[in-house]
Parts: sequence; structure tokens; C-alpha cells
Amino acid sequence: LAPQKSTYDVIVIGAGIQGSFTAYHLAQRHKDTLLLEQFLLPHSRGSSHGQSRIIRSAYPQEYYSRMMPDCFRLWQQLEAETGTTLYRQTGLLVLGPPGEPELEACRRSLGVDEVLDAAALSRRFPGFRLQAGQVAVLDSTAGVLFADRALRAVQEVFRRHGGTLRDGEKVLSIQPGATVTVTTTAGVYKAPRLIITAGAWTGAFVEQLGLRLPLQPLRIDVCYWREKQPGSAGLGSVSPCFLTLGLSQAPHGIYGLPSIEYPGLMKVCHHHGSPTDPEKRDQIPSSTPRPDIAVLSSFISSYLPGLETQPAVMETCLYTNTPDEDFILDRHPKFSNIVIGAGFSGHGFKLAPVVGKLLCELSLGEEPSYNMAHFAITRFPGVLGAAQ
Ligand SMILES: Cc1cc2nc3c(=O)[nH]c(=O)nc-3n(C[C@H](O)[C@H](O)[C@H](O)COP(=O)(O)OP(=O)(O)OC[C@H]3O[C@@H](n4cnc5c(N)ncnc54)[C@H](O)[C@@H]3O)c2cc1C
Ligand SMILES: O=C(O)[C@@H]1CCCCN1
Repeated sequence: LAPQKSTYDVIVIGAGIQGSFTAYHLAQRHKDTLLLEQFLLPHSRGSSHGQSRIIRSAYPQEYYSRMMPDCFRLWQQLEAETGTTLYRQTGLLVLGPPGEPELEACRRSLGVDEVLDAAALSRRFPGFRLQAGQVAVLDSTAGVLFADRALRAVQEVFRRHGGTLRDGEKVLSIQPGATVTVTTTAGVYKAPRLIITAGAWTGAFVEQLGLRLPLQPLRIDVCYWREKQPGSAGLGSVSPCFLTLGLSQAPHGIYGLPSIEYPGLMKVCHHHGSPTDPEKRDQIPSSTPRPDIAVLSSFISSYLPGLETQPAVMETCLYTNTPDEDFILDRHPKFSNIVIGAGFSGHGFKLAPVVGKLLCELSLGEEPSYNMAHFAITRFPGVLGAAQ
């Protein structure tokens, strides 16, 4: 037997959507890349599983909306490379009070926008109700990404370009240096460059590198709600996605996607959850109150009256939040050949093609394609522990 190959140009830890897109860009640029995943693929214990994610250009922060043309182009490229459909255009409504600063910023982020008042909204989309005075901004190019299918597609192209994906292999330790040594449950690998995209595990994982990142994993209830009469309420699979901004009954926001993955069931979730440890995600006593479900039930009875007010299906996902909900995309402050991509705060999927490109550029020592100030590790004080 030939000895197992152990030296690569770049090692990427974590095969969620961010690590997989990073590895895809590296392999397309002819870097000999090893992508390591602790669980057997596919799995549902991280943040990238499930069948749907929103993609939208409407963003309160222009540094994300500016990335969207590049994202749409790269998603289309992946569709062409794999001959699969990964995106369905549905449009997206941003619901809230007019004048609300983030809602106005979303309007500005769209070249052309359409603003509907309560009456115009229920004429056009009969399933939706607004409270008097509220408005809906329509982002017509937004839609749904087929998440599980997208993850498979990007990993397939990575492999096709010569990349090595090893799943069921957990990284136990990292030895920094000009050559980084990575020890897993099955082997020891070396590379001059390392990228860590370990999702909700990142905070605890990088402590061994003297880093204390303010990353908070949150357990998210992913809820699906049955249409009272399938299709009759103008919901169904042809309705738009939505998200709320500045509603006093849901300050963190609520979002929804049309009934695509489960016919007759619309996905409506709270953009919030309870702090958790990714290893203990499902260890919650059955008596624990479910405040997120209560917020959603109350929202549905006012805004989506065509849906039943108790969820029909519930699944679980993880967010990894930073205090400002901006991503961390940066080099380790002491070990510049170690790059970290984390803290995607529940909005990273659509942006993964550009996140992957930026992490690839950072790792190769190139000038990143976008301004990275909002993503710097040093925006958080005290990240290098006292021992460093
Ligand atoms: C309910 C929900 C709804 C969302 N909705 C949207 C949306 O509508 N639009 C949008 O753009 N985004 C959305 N997001 C956010 C998006 O899904 C995430 O930002 C994205 O999936 C994060 O990907 P990731 O690769 O960082 O994390 P993950 O997918 O968790 O990947 C990290 C991987 O690292 C692996 N790993 C960890 N430690 C190790 C180790 N020691 N060794 C080897 N492997 C390791 C893990 O097993 C995991 O597979 C949503 C997220 C959730 C949970
Ligand atoms: O990234 C998104 O587009 C959505 C918006 C609402 C919250 C969850 N993520």
C-alpha cells in the first residue's frame, strides 16, 4: 500500500458551505487542497444543512449588498459547472415601519425598489397582512438557494478539480509554524497554509492558538407552518420570501420562505435562538419554555393569517453570532499563515461564494477583492489571551 499523502498546499478545517467554497476556489486556482470534516457527510449538526436559504440583494449594510452581484454570478457558475438548479427566484419582501433606518438602508441598497402599503401588499400577495402604516419593500431578484444541493455541488466541483475531501475525520490539534501540522483522529498532515472554517466549534477550537473570539453559538428552531387551505391564501410555492425589520413585537426579526421543501408548509423562523454548546445542542429539558415559538405564533396570527399558528414540523440549526453580527474573515493576529472564517451570524449562506474567494485570497497573501475592515479580528478588544 502506498503511504497516505500527508503534505498539501493548503488545509481547510470544516466542510460547511464556507470551508467548501474556500476549498473550491483554492482547487480552481490549482492549489493542492485538503478539506477536513469531523462528521460523515452529509450531516445536520452544523449550520449549512437543510434545503433552503434566502438570497437577497436588500441589505442594510452596503458592504454586503456590494458583494451580491459577484455572489449571484458565482452561484450561477456553480449551477453551470454541475448542471444543477441551485436557485429559484421568488422575490423578497422587507416588512417594517417606513423610516426605520435599516429598512431605508435596504431600499437604498436596491437600485430599483418597489414599496407597497398594506392595501397594495394584500392585493398583490393575498397571504400577507401589514399593520396600518407599515410598508413592504420588494427585492424582486431575491430568492431561495437549495442549500443541501448547493453544498453537494460545491464539494463535487472541488473534488473534480483535484481537491481531497476527508470526512469523518476530526481535527484534534494544530501546531503553528512556517509549516502548520494538523493532527486528526486518523492522521497527521502538513501545509504552509491553514484555514479554519469550523462553524459553531470555532470559538473553542481556536483557544489552542491563543485566541479568544467573541463567538456565541445559538440553537435555532427551524419551524414549518401548515397552510390552512393549501394555496388558497396566496402562500404556496410561488409566494415571495420575507423578513421583518424594526417590529416591536420581534426586535430580532422574523423571516419566511415559501412552501418549497415540504408542500403546504411555509418556513417561518425567528432570527434568534438560545445560547448553546454545539456538542449539547439537543440536550434541552422538555419543560424548557419556547419563547421563539411564542413570538412566531403571535406574528403569524397577525401577518400570515392563512397559516395555522402551531408549527407542523420543527428542525434545528446553529447560528454562530459575533457581537455586531458581522463576519470574522481574517488572518490570525500572530500566525499570519492561519486564516479564520467564522461568526456568520445567521446570514452567511448566500455570501459563501465571496467569503470563500476572500478566505482564499487572504490565505495566498493576495490583496482581498473587498474592503475587509468590517471583518477584522482586531475590531474586538482582548482577543489575544493573557498568555500570548
Ligand atoms: C436556521 C438557519 C437559517 C439560515 N438562513 C439563512 C438564509 O436565509 N440566508 C443566508 O444567507 N444564510 C442563512 N443562514 C446562515 C448560514 O446557513 C450559515 O451562515 C452558514 O451555513 C455557515 O456555514 P459554516 O461553513 O460557517 O458552518 P457549518 O456549516 O457549521 O460548517 C462548519 C463545519 O466544521 C466542521 N468542524 C468543526 N470542528 C471541526 C473539527 N475539529 N474538525 C473537522 N471539522 C470540524 C463541522 O462539523 C461543520 O461541518 C441560516 C442559518 C440557520 C441555522
Ligand atoms: O440571510 C438571510 O437572508 C436571512 C435573513 C433573515 C434571517 C436569516 N437569514
